[in-house]
Amino acid sequence: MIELHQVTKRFGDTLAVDAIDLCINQGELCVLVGTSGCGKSTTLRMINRLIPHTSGRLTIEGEEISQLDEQQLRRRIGYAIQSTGLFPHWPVARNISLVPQLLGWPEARVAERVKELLELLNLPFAEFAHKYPSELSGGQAQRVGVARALAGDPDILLMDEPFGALDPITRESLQNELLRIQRQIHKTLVFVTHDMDEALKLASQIVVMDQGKIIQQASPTELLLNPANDFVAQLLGGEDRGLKQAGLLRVAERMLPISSNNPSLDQAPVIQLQDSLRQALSMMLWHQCLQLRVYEGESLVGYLPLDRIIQANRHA
Ligand SMILES: Nc1ncnc2c1ncn2[C@@H]1O[C@H](COP(=O)(O)OP(=O)(O)OP(=O)(O)O)[C@@H](O)[C@H]1O
Repeated sequence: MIELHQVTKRFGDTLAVDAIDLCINQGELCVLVGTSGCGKSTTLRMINRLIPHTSGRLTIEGEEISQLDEQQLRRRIGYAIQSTGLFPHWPVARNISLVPQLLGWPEARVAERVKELLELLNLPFAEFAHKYPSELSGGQAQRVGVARALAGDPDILLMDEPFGALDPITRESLQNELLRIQRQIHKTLVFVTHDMDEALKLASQIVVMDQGKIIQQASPTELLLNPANDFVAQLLGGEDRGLKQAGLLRVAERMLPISSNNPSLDQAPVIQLQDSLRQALSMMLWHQCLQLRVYEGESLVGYLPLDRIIQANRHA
């Protein structure tokens, strides 16, 4: 668990982070979001002591980080950034093996780890291990950056706008990969972005910051349902909020059981149980219909009328 109690950071006269309290549980994917200059990156970098905090208490598993050996602390924390920070004259495998080598792992274990991570990040070893960073696309370089951050098997992974420079399609595919990886490795992730859609998609907890303060900490659904103030509501996209919320809720949560007196259902298009209400809405608009049949794999399990989607956005 990472805990911040009244943590403050001053750069001269600038109060970058203003007495924040924050608790990030083990296995959480916590996303810090807010407008430029609100203190997100500073907060992130205080966690691995790249920036020392000016005052307050910042603990990892109950230990105040300013009391810990700096090297030991960094071993427990992976760090991935937008520009990847890969060494340009080293091939991919050597870039990834840097931290395990610094940790003194035996050579065979380091080689095994590099293979394992390339596989985890969907980069075939034979194709990528010997390439140089200049021979990679932006998305591939970013995957290598994430692999490198995970190499020493840290408990915590800090990510500072890691997908910020990528085109929307690559970005979305890397977001999906991150969610898949997190389901597998279950680390504590702290992720910085200024993109609320990215935050809503990835986070188990969202921390909204403004002018060095935390304005709200909540799950994506709680945030969409109860934004703390107008600033948060604006960040959530004003009237687009309903659609964003429909993107988070699953068909399974709003469908109804099949009823025998619904003959028009036979003609209705099919959606899967795990799809989002936003996908359902989009399908209804496309097919100009008011209900969908809901399938789980090959089996019909229920139906979803339009009014259940509209109600979902009021009462979810
Ligand atoms: N090394 C530094 N020296 C002086 N001021 C700094 C330093 N680093 C950050 N600041 C200031 O602290 C404040 C918070 O910066 P920070 O980088 O944490 O914001 P951010 O929310 O991550 O912004 P962005 O999304 O633009 O990266 C800003 O006013 C910034 O100018």
